[in-house]
Amino acid sequence: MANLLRLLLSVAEKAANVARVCRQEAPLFELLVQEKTGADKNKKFVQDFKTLADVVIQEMIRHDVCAQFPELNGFIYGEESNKFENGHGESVTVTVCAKQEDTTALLAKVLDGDGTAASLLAEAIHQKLQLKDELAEKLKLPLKPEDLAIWIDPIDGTSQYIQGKDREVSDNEFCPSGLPCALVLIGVYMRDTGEPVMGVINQPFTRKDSTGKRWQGRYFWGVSYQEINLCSFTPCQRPDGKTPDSLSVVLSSSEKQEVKDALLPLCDGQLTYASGAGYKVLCVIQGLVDMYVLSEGSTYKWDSCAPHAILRALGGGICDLSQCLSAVRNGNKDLRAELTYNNPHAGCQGAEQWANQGGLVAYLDSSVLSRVVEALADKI
Ligand SMILES: O=P(O)(O)O[C@H]1[C@H](O)[C@@H](O)[C@H](OP(=O)(O)O)[C@@H](OP(=O)(O)O)[C@H]1O
Ligand SMILES: [Mg+2]
Ligand SMILES: [Mg+2]
Repeated sequence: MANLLRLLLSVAEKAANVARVCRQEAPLFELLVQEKTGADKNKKFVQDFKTLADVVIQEMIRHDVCAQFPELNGFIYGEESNKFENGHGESVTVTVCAKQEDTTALLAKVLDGDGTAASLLAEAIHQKLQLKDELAEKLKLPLKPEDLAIWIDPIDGTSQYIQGKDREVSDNEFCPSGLPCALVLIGVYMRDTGEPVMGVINQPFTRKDSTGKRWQGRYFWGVSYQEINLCSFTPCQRPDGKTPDSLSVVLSSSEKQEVKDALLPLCDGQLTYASGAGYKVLCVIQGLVDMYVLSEGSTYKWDSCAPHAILRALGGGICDLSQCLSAVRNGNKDLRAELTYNNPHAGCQGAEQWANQGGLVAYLDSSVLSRVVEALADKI
């Protein structure tokens, strides 16, 4: 099943190319950033182009993965719905066709006949790309495609992607907002248990090339299954191997004041904020912060599955915050209420079925998890 990882790395890179093309090619960029004003207000294609970029990426990943692994057909889920209505009120289902010209024609229909934009997108979707990753090439995995399912967040941090604030990051640099916070997330989980086993994160906008005009990205992957725990990079280690007294915690800027108040004493009065749910988990993965805490159910399975698998490969995880708080309040020391990915919430509709309703805590070190949850259980 290492073939699946290799394929996901390639499709995530293609997804990053589509994301970059939408910002780099003028006909697409204009659609992406166009404001809904005046006469254009009712033109659906303008309003929906942001979503179209997301949908196109999701459908491309689904198409490429199913072509190689037909067993995954019907088991690849994503944030977006592929049904669109264009400016003439026609309903169009966005799919990737076998031939590039057919995809162009389909996209032109969604884009109200804008052939230039449609062919630029179709070209990026049908690009043949094979990414070579030395470690992934050597990997052997005892997983079967018929046991697996996939969550895709085609672009996490869409608001940062659209706003497009240029900001480059070096290898171990924290970035509170801007294009580097927009990520492609592909997470693989076990159909029967919902356990995340493989994650690919592609950051399409990391730094500019030597011309200063084109963006270059980078990627991270991790696999955690039975005794195999492997990732694409060397985890960051503290020089003395000890957890410091003062912790660093990253939060959403919309986090509740009482949560911030409860965490401040653990963090020496200093909290950190960043955009994008996936990017905040990536900060934990990279060891840039000790933990990501979110008290609201505002993330979804597609946000957390990929980075969760990578954290598990590093010995960490993502727990349901409300379950951890209940465990502490009931005197239970075992906090490991890890998120799972296979069960929708009963009685909920649409995206809410897949919300991480109890909030979450992403961690690398379980002793840090206990300290943070105990502090929160006392105060919120
Ligand atoms: O961009 P999409 O794929 O829709 O995913 C969003 C997540 O679902 C939200 O939870 C994130 O908001 P917070 O970072 O405030 O939790 C949100 O982060 P943002 O509000 O900083 O952009 C996104 O990560
Ligand atoms: Mg998201
Ligand atoms: Mg998204």
